[in-house]
Amino acid sequence: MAEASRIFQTTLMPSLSQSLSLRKPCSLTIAQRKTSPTIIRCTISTSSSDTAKAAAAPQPIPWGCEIDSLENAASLQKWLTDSGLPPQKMDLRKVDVGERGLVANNNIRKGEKILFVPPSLVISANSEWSFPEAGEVLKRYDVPDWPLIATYLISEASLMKSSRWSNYISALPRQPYSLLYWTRAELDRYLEASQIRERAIERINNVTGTYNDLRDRIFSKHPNLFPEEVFNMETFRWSFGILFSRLVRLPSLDGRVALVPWADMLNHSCDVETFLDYDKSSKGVVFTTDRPYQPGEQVFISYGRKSNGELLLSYGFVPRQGTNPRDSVELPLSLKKSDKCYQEKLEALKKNGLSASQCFPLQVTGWPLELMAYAYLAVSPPSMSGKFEEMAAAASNKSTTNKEIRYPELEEQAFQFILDNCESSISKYTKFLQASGSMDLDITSPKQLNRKVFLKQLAVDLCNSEQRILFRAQYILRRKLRDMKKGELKALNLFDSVTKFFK
Ligand SMILES: C[S@@+](CC[C@H](N)C(=O)[O-])C[C@H]1O[C@@H](n2cnc3c(N)ncnc32)[C@H](O)[C@@H]1O
Repeated sequence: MAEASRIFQTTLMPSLSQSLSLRKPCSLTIAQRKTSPTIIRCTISTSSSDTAKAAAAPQPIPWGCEIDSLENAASLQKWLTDSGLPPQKMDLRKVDVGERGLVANNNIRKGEKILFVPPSLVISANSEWSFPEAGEVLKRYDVPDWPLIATYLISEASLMKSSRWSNYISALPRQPYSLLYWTRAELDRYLEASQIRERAIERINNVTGTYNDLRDRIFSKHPNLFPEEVFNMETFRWSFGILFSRLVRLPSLDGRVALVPWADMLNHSCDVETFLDYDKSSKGVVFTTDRPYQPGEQVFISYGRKSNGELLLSYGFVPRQGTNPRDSVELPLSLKKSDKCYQEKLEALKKNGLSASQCFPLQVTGWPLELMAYAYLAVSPPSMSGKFEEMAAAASNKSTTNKEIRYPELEEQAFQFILDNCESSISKYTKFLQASGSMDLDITSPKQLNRKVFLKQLAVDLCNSEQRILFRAQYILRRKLRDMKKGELKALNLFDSVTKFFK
């Protein structure tokens, strides 16, 4: 659980587009939980041996709707209004970006506060359970907010019309778009070149670990409250998919996380610098527009300063090439096993919480000081062993001075080291992009084809954007190295003429 909760610290978490929503609801049986209103049980089986099968082929969830439909939008809007949502300057519509979104129905000024979703319409760790016994048990076990809200959502969803959140849950996507819904084979095939593949595997393992932990520690001991037909790997994949793509961190409420119906219909734009938060004066969740909107225009917020890979990971979409100023790519660097000082360097790295292989983010605008420090360490000769500790600390951002460390005598080698690593990453992307043209010819069913074409397109978009950053870094590094070599040549020529002069 501790391992799982590490990843659940992300803010608003997202998902993707059409062709993933290919599933029909699974067959249902009606059962009764002791003292509960009618509960609908999903017949998906997730005994531990079935978990692996379920991970390979996600099963349908019996609630929610298709994200590309406005099926439940009108009842959501009506229920929100009846439940205290004040009149809005936006309507829920079909949109070009994000499938459904909020569209201005009035002129909206720049700097205007909008939304005002009251706390009674917000789902948080403190929300009242329709089935209070289940909530009390989780609280007794001190379940952290993320898994608690995930379980709450499943519990409320399974109660269908008996839950007060029924209109909200019916309007949630039946299959949220996120890498949680990619199979291992799809991740390996489409994201081979990108480090996002590792992040997705880690996240899937965390979700699986969290579910297994809850099942073993709590659900199995209270089968009446948490029947496996309802609380299983498949329903947890769904609820975590919803949380990754919709949960909001509210800085004014000490960073507490919450699902905010209505606000979570806002799509992301990389151009926008405005975030959701709780407003103490109006006592509601709001955001302040950073631009004016005219009636008919889609209104956007920012899901945070995330790279394209992070947006794909949580929200299942990749912004158009070149439109995300926060875009970055993880560059993997490693110590060479053949390095005479491999062990000493590794020790220094370990002391600072790093390992022999580390990833650092490259942006179009440059790279972090930590990356340069790691490169110095990787190329430094045995004679500089006294500096290994300082370099490792700077690479881990634990350096006490926090100042840029510089070793002019190692600079050229360090740049060459970064360049070599960039070029090796570039070639992985090139290989994938070239191969992507001929992929997927082995598909028999049209449904499968839609899904594969869609996932492949996302992967191609991500790889193009990540490779573009690497190309930029390659260009800068080559120029730097050329200038350094020219400088060295000049110095050498100068030295030559000075020696000649003294002859
Ligand atoms: C918080 S929800 C926003 C509402 C969502 N469009 C819906 O219909 O439920 C986040 C999801 O919206 C979609 N989305 C948001 N911003 C997007 C964008 N700029 N491009 C494509 N899809 C986007 C993604 O599917 C994402 O997982």
